[in-house]
Order: sequence, then structure tokens, then C-alpha cells
Amino acid sequence: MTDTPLLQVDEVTVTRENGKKLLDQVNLRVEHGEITGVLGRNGAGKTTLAYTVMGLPSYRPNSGRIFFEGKDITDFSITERSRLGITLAWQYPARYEGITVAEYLRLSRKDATRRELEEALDFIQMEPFYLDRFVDKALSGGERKRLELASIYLMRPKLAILDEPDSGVDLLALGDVIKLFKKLIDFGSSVLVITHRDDIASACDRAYLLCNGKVMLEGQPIAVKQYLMSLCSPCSDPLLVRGVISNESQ
Ligand SMILES: Nc1ncnc2c1ncn2[C@@H]1O[C@H](COP(=O)(O)OP(=O)(O)OP(=O)(O)O)[C@@H](O)[C@H]1O
Repeated sequence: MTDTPLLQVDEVTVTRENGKKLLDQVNLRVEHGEITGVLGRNGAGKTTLAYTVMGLPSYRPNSGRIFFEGKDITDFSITERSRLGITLAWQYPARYEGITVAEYLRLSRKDATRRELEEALDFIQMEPFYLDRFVDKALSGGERKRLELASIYLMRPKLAILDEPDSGVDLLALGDVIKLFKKLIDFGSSVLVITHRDDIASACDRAYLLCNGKVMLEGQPIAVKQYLMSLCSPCSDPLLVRGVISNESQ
């Protein structure tokens, strides 16, 4: 275990052409072997944060730096970040016309045996026959979401960024999402998860609350969640919020 965080987002601001700040001097870190949650209301900037960490070209920081294992990756492309072991599971999983589920899963681990692919499917409770189906519109959104979880299971990235991994999956599958977190941690991965769900937030080691592109609170997931539910509307003065935080965390 090292003192250097796996991921460190340092004073990152992302601004649109019209001057709107999508992220405003955001500080966040993900420690090795931890599940870090990002909570916040709709439009708070959570997906923007995920895209910025993944390196999507239109979400490059205007100021601030991003470090991965201590290395400054602010100017790295998505491909370079992927090679370092960062992966993003999109909020709305894509369709890949003409690609079978087996081929899709082998994008995550090209030498995976059929048995390993079946094991990954089994992990997210899908039957082996899905391997020969196509990842097209004939698969439901929830099925594609589950496949995305299976692909992360196979990939075992250093950092898995999961943008609302539960969206579109039924309540029973929520348990599978949390099971995946634990499995990834067993594999040596770390997780940055964006979520609206209590049960997923509760599985985190630490959480951040984003509001209008700013980090309003960092701490124990339960405290952050309670703050979000009880005090977060309307947006309070950040200084006042910090006062609330320090009172709560004592
Ligand atoms: N490319 C863009 N151009 C202009 N505005 C954008 C762009 N991307 C995001 N935004 C705006 O930035 C804000 C944050 O969006 P973001 O998708 O990050 O929120 P979120 O917290 O993920 O919301 P949700 O919970 O609804 O998914 C929103 O007001 C959104 O409209």
C-alpha cells in the first residue's frame, strides 16, 4: 500500500464556451483498494467528472491537474488513460451492431476462454446462450448494462469508473452491482462510482457530494447521503456547508 492515491483530481475546472463551469475547482481522490462514491442531484456535474477523468476531448480541464498513481495524466488521451488501467462504464451502454456478446466481452480480455466468458456472464446472472447473441437493439438496455458489468469483471482495470451502474437494471440486479464492487476490490481494482442509490452509496468507503460542479462535502457515505437528503436543497453557501461537515464528522 502506498501513500500516493490511485487517482487525484486537483483543483479541476471545466468550462464551456459560454462560460458555464461544469466543474469548479474540484478536488477528489480515489485510494487504492477503495470504493469512492460521487453523489449529487441531477445536473450536479457527476457524469462530467467521469468524462473528465476518462479524458473525453470536450471535457478537458481549463485549469487544475489529474494524477494517476502520481503521474500527471491531464494531457493524456482516452487511449493512453485506458492503457494505464482506467476504464469507464457509460451511464447508457452502447450498442455494437454486428458484434456478438462473446466478441464484445473479448474486447476486455482478448485471450478469455469460452469458459471464462461464461463465468463472467454467470457472475451477472446471464445464461451462456447470450454469448452468441448480437449486442444490438435486440438486447434490452438492462441486458447491455449487465454485459458492461461483465466486461469490467473480465477487464479488472486499476480504476473502474461506473456511471450509475444500476440504471436500467432491476432491483434484484442491484445486489449484482454491489457484488461486482467487492469482486473488483478482491482483484486489486479501485472503483469510482456515480450513483443516486442509497444501497450503492452505502457500499462505498468514502463519498463526495457534488453540487453545481463543486465538491460540497466529502466524508462517510452515510453522512454525505444524509446531507444530500436533508440539507442539500437549496444549495447552501459552501463555507456554511463546510461548517456543517466539520460538526457532523466530529
Ligand atoms: N457538453 C455540454 N455542453 C453544455 N452543457 C453541458 C455539457 N455536458 C454537460 N452539461 C451540463 O453540465 C451540467 C452537469 O451535467 P452532468 O451530466 O455532469 O450532470 P449529472 O450530475 O451527471 O446529472 P444526472 O444525475 O442527471 O446524470 C448540466 O447542467 C448539463 O446540462
